[in-house]
Amino acid sequence: MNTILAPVFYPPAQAIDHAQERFGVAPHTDFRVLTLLSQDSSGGLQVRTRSGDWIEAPPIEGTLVCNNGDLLQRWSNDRFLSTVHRVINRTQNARYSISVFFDPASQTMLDPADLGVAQSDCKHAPISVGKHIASRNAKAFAHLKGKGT
Ligand SMILES: O=C(O)CCC(=O)C(=O)O
Ligand SMILES: [Fe+2]
Repeated sequence: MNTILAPVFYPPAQAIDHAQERFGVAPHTDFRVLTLLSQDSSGGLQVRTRSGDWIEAPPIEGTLVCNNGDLLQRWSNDRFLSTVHRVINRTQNARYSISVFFDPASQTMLDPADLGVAQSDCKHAPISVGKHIASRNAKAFAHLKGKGT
């Protein structure tokens, strides 16, 4: 099993952020199987519903947010959809969150047939966790290619 801990700092909102609808984190889905997220009391996390509306996922003391990731969607044959979400810090204070991303070891093959889906109904070919993550990283960071960092 791989776990990644990602603390995120969101600076206090500036007037220009409001004017230009600047996100702290732009709309995305998480790449892996599951994410557990602890957010502070600032708010600002929003989730996109299936009908395309953005709804708040307000902080509730003593709870964690659980996001389905792309690997869970693929593995479950699209039964558990990965959640599109974004963050806009609208407060004058810094916002902090900590995400923990979970996925099986890189060489693990994920196949919807593992979860009882008939071979003929599988919408996704088996894929290794490592290959899936590498391809999602390549897409997400394509704009940095050749910048030599
Ligand atoms: O800060 C948050 O509430 C969410 C962060 C997030 O979506 C992520 O790290 O993938
Ligand atoms: Fe996320």
